[in-house]
Amino acid sequence: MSRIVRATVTPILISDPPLLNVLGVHQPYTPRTIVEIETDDGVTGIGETYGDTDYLDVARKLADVLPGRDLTSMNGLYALASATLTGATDEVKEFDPAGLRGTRNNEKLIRSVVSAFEVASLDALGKTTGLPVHCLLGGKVRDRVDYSGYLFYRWAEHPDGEAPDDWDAALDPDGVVRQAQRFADDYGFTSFKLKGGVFAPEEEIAAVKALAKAFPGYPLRLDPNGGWSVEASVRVAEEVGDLLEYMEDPTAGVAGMAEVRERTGAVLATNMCVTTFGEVPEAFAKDAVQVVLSDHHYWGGLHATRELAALCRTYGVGLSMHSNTHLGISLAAMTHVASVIPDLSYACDSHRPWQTEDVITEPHRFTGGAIEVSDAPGLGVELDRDALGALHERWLARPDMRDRDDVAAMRKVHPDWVQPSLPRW
Ligand SMILES: O=C([O-])[C@@H](O)[C@@H](O)[C@H](O)[C@@H](O)C(=O)[O-]
Ligand SMILES: [Mg+2]
Repeated sequence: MSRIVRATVTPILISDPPLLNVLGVHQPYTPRTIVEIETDDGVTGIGETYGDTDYLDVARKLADVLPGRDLTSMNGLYALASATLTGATDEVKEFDPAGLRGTRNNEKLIRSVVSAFEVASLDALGKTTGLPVHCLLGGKVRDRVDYSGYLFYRWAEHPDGEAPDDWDAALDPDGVVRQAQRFADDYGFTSFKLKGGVFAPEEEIAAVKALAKAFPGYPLRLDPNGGWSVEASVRVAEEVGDLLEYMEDPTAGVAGMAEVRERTGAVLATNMCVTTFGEVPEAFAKDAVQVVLSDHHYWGGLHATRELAALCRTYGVGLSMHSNTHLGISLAAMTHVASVIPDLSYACDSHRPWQTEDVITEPHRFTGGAIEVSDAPGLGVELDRDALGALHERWLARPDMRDRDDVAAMRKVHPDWVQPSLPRW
């Protein structure tokens, strides 16, 4: 049995474009945490998760107590991580990511941290046994995992010119269609999700209609992160419901989602009102959600994602996959777990095409809108130590960017901006 001899946590800051959402805009740099687990066989496994201070604190404490434990003792990670969480973490800053990812609680925080250690353990175990992670999860049922092109309203550049990329602004239906065309040309995506809640629903309805015209028959999704009232959601469903594969979190909360469902019959997906196991019973009982967007980070890892899949299957609820800003380690983990869930029948979300940097030596390539499932041992990716070092240096140099804050970033352009309360429309 392999034993863990060292667990290392490295905070980094990665470039991020000025992507707009219902609460504000992305900062030029966003934090991620990279986890390495070394075993007494001389093998190292890697994992990745959120990097904001709350996550980093728990990750560092969990790393300290891992040496000496069996590599396979992954089911004990949650209890270990919980025991490290001593201080209160419910101080809510002005930018509250709960507005994008649902309830903010310790369970989700701990699960998000645990996920990176579980993935790193699976990677190390795979390298030790010569098996790819999908084999450790029971074996893949598909060789390629489909992703949807994740469209954002965006500015061409950040106000101070930091972290530039080569994308144009997209602030109207034409800009959104141009962005989708580039995604289709460069990555082969055959379905699109538009991050909404940025402009009044009528403008976003026009963007969906423009996409449907430019890409006939492509599955489309619109996600305002709970930014609409029930009435606005019903209006959107009536206008473009038949063009959408699903509406994602049109309105915040189970009661509102259930009402939209009842009044429109629209298929509703969520990564906001069902984000922990405890939120499942009420939402399913009220038919508030027809598709759950799993996210192995905040559901607690790859095994937990399979548990969620079993629950969804039991209740006849669909499963798709949510994404936040992430790098190639997480993309590899997402692809392995998606490959082993038979009824994950929707294309997954991924922010990865927006990132210009990575910490793996050979970043993935999307072809035909999909990522090939790796059969190499472990995750099938290698850490690029130079890149990790450089991005960690940036983290050291930029304490102002160590916590995601879409409200502060928006205030640089609109000095009076405060976090909008939901519903915004
Ligand atoms: O990155 C963003 O702006 C997204 O809005 C993200 O934070 C959400 O969690 C996510 O993409 C979603 O599907 O809601
Ligand atoms: Mg969403």
